[in-house]
Amino acid sequence: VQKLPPGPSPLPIIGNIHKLGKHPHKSLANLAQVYGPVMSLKLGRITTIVISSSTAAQEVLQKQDLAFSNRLRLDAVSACDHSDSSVAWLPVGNQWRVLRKIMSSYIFTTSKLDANHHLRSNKVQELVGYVDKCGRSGEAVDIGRVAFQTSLNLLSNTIFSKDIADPYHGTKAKEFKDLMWNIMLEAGTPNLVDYFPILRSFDPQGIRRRMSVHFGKLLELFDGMVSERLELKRLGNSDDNSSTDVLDELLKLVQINEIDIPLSNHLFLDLFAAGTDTTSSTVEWAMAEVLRQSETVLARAKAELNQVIGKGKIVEEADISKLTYLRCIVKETARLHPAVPLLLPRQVKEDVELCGYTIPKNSQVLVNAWAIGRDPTLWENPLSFQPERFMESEVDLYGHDYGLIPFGAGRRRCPGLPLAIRMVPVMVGTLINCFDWNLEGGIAAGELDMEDKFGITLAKLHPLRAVATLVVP
Ligand code: HEM
Repeated sequence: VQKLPPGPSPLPIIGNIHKLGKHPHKSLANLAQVYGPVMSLKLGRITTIVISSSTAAQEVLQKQDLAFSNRLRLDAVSACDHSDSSVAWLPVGNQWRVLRKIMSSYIFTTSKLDANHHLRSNKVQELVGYVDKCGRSGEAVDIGRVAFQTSLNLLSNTIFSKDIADPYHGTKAKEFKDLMWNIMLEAGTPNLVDYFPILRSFDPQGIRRRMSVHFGKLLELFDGMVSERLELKRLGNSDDNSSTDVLDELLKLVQINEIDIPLSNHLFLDLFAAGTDTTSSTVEWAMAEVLRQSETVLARAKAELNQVIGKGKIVEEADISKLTYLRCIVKETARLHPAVPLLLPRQVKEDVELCGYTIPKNSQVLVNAWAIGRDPTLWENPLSFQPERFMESEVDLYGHDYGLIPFGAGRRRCPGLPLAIRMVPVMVGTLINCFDWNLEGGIAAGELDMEDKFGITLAKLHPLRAVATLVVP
């Protein structure tokens, strides 16, 4: 007999959509208190299973990984046929496997990232220059914004060895940032088509239509980058710098016929869409938490940085392994503010047995990483920001511990993790070590508001703004 997990009773047509509200990660966590860690809802036509405990998450992400590894494709990402070539949205199959292999063996390995770290380190220097300039004129910086711009250029230098645009000035930069921003906005807006697939051809909110314009512009920009490189290579003019970047690696793979699927610019679209906002929102949350606890966490972080790399210096990627407390700050931030609170939606292709229930074919499966990170049965004082809790612990961010899964786990785990865990501590450590900070408007540290705003990524509702004073080495 089929036994669906328990859940709230659905209303006609809309089902339980009205239960989601503005903060679905929180509403679903509250519902799980009533219905349990494996719960079912009806979102329009879509049966949705929500996982809210580490034990159930381990079942889904590890023990029965294969059955739960397909994606429910959001309609927005089918714009420009993106989901047909996107590693993030393809079902598990040959094309997805090859793309994952390219990432794990040729892009995000330790040796490749070590070989191109120089492409990133002067972007961090530029960040310091920009923040210093604002500080000198007494102007507060929007930390999420500068982190977003820095993440964008860290990525674009890793991939193309060049800035996609001057990160802090000029209209081009703003245009690109707005583009990425609009993509996040459209992808994060609840779309009726995802709940009522019959509406697909109508695209009633115009989400897919607008997304096609945004994706189109980015794909064109990437085309330009690739053509420029091919031309430089043809003329024998490509410089040494670019010989370690991602584009170069991909062109080599194509040249030696190493891959049996067509490679396209959709891969770049995936990397930028998945890698910028996630990284920068984690940096913003980390800084908000650190500045809020100035007496304790900030002082300890500064002391460690001072001792290990020296006061006022930027953090290099090679320093991270020596900065234990900084790494604990990043883990604690990811526990309380996972950038993708419900991971990306999974889907089951067949009926699956899970924890004594039957998950019907084609159900959407959401894993509430946000709720699991705050589970009082797993974490002592779960709501308090205490990096110390990780000092003596083996828990890491790789998805080995199902109580802490900000990057997901199993075969669909975030492939960009090795780069993310370089970029985030480098930015956070540098902002802490190179500056003293005062919250804008004289807000006392303890009064900083920490409200969030749900989208595909979890942003801070009120941007963190603070005035920086350069620390002289
Ligand atoms: C703090 C930063 C980041 C966080 C918290 C994060 C988190 C995630 C999560 C939760 C998923 C879904 C995993 C699942 O379904 O189990 C994901 C997927 C993905 N991430 Fe990240 N990510 C980050 C940075 C990056 C970066 C820097 C890149 C690449 C440049 C990247 C590329 C991807 C891709 C391509 C996927 C799709 C993988 C697939 O579906 O097979 N991410 N990420």
